[in-house]
Amino acid sequence: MQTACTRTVDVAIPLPHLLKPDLATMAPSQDELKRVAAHRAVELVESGMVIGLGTGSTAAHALDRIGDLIRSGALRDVVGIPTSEWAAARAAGAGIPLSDLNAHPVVDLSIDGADEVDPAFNLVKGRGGSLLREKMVEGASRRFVVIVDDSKLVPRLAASGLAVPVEIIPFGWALTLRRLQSLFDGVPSFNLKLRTASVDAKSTAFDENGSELEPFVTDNKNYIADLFFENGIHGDLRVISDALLRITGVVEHGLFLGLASSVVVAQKDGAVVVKDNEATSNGI
Ligand SMILES: O=C(CO)[C@H](O)[C@H](O)COP(=O)(O)O
Repeated sequence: MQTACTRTVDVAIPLPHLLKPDLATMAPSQDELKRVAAHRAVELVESGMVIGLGTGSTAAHALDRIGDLIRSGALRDVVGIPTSEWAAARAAGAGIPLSDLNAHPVVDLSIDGADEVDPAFNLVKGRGGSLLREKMVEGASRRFVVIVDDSKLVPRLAASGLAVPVEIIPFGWALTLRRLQSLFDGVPSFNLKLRTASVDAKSTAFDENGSELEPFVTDNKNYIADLFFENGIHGDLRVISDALLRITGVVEHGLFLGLASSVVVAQKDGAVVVKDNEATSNGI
């Protein structure tokens, strides 16, 4: 298990001027918390930087904010490396100049959301389907800042009943699923399924019996196998990661181990907490 030193840099900053409460409950909405975390992370962006641009509803706020700062002249000469086709389109719309990892193999700072964050800064990512490019860009970053609302903090990864995504090649996908199943034989309540295109993920029609669903297809033209661990993932995550990657047909998985440099957490009480991980291992 990855160990990490946590240094809480910035605590309990009430942001009444930033937080827009839900008028019914007077509590900040989840989207508002995502926006606050994203804006806090964007304060780290400096002119001239190469920025990894994340994917998802939290990252969207960061992209929009970077675009606003470019338009106002507060940020100059930044270039963005998108982690998905979605991020490329959103960033282009926001006016962020784009490039790629071939031109910029070292990224100064990546900002992205996560599906889950454990106490050792391990993440589950890819429930939006962009895990491969996210891991490539964020693994090539000098600093990777994760932006979340506090609902994403978990004591153990995958214990909430949500999936750990694994990107697999379409050729022989059923065999790859069998091999994944074998890897976790004996793990109580483990199951897996091929992700299908949902109305959200892709506008593919499916029949009313649900029997003819199209597989979800990633930006890299691959499929996703979703792995479910009822009681969360137990054991050494690096050993599990290596075992997954040894299966022929597996391209990458959504366990992001030792990659996050910092996590910016927007809490329901209005505080923003920045936790720094002194045990990152992306080797940049
Ligand atoms: O990994 C991702 C996409 O592949 C996203 O970062 C993750 O799913 C979080 O998304 P959101 O900010 O919408 O909750």
